[in-house]
Amino acid sequence: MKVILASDHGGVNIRKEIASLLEELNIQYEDMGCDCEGSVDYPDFGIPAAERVARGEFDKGILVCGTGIGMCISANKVKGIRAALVHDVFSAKMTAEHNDSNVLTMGERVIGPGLAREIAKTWLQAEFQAGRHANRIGKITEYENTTL
Ligand SMILES: O=C(CO)[C@H](O)[C@H](O)[C@H](O)COP(=O)(O)O
Repeated sequence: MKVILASDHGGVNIRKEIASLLEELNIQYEDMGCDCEGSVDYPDFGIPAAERVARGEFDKGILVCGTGIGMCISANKVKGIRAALVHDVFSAKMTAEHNDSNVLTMGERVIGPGLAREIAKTWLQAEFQAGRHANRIGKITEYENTTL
């Protein structure tokens, strides 16, 4: 598995925590930054990272900002991305098993590094259950492929 990481200035610490988790789990990853002390704009990091998942360069992405919301909205604008904003371990498992989410977003101003680590580990290790869930995702993809 290959994972891409990115954050804005509001998510640097959790992003680094997740990088150390990936090293511990022996999961290959690339960290796209930001390497910022000042303020940056989350779409400048979230959209390129999500595009790299959508293109198949990475299997999954983990994006962090202050709330996780900006990253989630940005990533979900990229075709093929199912980004989930998660702040609890149960939802981390459910979104992997039911939604086949390919991007996880979290907010560093909402949860601490320990919980973020547990959420990421749970999400990375859970498996999509397919079946009825695949039908539902198929409907989302079908809609995504229609032009308005
Ligand atoms: O997009 C967000 C909120 O939905 C992120 O939490 C950003 O990190 C946040 O908006 C940044 O806020 P700041 O006041 O510019 O640090």
